[in-house]
Amino acid sequence: MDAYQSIGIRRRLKRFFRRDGRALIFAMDHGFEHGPTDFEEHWEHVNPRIILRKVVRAGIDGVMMLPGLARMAGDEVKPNVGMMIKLTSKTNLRPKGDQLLQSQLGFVEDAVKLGADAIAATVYWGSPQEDAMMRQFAEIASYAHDLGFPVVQFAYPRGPYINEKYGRKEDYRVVMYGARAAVESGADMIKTYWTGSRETFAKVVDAAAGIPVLLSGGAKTDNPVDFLKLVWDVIEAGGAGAVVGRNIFQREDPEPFIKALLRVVHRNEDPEEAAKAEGLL
Ligand SMILES: O=C(COP(=O)(O)O)[C@@H](O)[C@H](O)[C@H](O)COP(=O)(O)O
Repeated sequence: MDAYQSIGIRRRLKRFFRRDGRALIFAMDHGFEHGPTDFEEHWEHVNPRIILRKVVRAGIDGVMMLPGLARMAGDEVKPNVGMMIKLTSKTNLRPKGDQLLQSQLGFVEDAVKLGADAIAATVYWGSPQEDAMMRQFAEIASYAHDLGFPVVQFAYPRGPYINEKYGRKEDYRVVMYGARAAVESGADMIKTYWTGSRETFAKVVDAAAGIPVLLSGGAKTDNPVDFLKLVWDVIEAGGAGAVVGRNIFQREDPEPFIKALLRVVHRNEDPEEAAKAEGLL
């Protein structure tokens, strides 16, 4: 049984990672987690079919969605693109005191039926509701692993004590702690924050002890090259790639931008050269 499970996990991870061990994944849970206003800059991208068609055409390695969008538009995700379905979330509408908790909005069986290659869930390490999120992650991971599915943890340290102790959640010691907690709780892939420098991000990668660490994209940069440089730093630090939402769907023409990102992630191309090659400069 164990051998079957681990072969399943390894095979499915390969649907995201190329032979270089790196991946560029498109994130589209913002309509739920941030609200549809995130799409207002390029409103046509609120339609999952339109933006998914563009990212798949550009050569993205994987996509991440909540179950509802996968049900509606998952057939846009071609078989050579990994599909990650995230089973926890929260809206920005809930009261402030509950913002440090993600709730389960789908089940492992749903994700499997939708054709997922990996199952994702968030843990806000340091949250007053950390205990509930740990249990939720453990339940999801245990069942997904039983079925041979890899589990991705969005390891986001967030909580009042962090701010008191370290000042800011982006302090590398905090991000590194979250990544290590993700590993020790059974994650097969980790998505986390940038720490501000290659040297500190390399420590996060070390703490993950071989479990791939991907950058969580963040707000759109006005200059596309600035984001390419950030992803370049992640790769140089030993990161395994990036999970990117706004920097893709908030651009008018995401395709050349994705192609430039792929050059940086998979060909180690200099960000300016990659941008020039794709006509961004
Ligand atoms: O993790 C999320 C939210 O994080 P947040 O609470 O905004 O820090 C997701 O909604 C996104 O998938 C993730 O942030 C990646 O998308 P971008 O940050 O690149 O838009």
